Amino acid sequence: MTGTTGVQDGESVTLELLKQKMADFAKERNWEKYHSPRNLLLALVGEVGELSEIFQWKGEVPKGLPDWKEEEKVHLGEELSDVLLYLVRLSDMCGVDLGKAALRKIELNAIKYPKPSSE
Ligand SMILES: Nc1ccn([C@H]2C[C@H](O)[C@@H](COP(=O)(O)OP(=O)(O)OP(=O)(O)O)O2)c(=O)n1
Repeated sequence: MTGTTGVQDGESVTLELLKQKMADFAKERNWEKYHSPRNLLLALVGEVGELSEIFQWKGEVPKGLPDWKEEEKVHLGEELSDVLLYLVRLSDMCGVDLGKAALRKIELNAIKYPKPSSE
């Protein structure tokens, strides 16, 4: 086990696990009434704003963020997670299977934007 995540070292974290953990989190606090699609969408947009603040005024940053302090990367991970968790919960509350929808969208993208033909 790793820390408090309940996930074994090397084990993938699935959307299904995140969905279940968010459902448990809301149920245990009697917060299901707050997790309506509209509320979750607004919360998601708010977290996207917090994520944007991290990059605001920094100019372009190189991939991998080599110059960032560890605490800045931890903060980034937290904001990315908030966005993901609200997205997963919003999808669940809308009855959308996010994993399957995303795979289908990748297929649609590939049809819309075909690979360049090899010369
Ligand atoms: N009604 C709520 C409130 C919070 N959360 C969960 C999902 C997010 O991962 C996280 C968001 O918590 P905060 O609203 O406290 O936001 P931050 O963690 O970003 O804190 P802050 O805005 O103080 O930086 O908690 C939730 O599921 N439902």
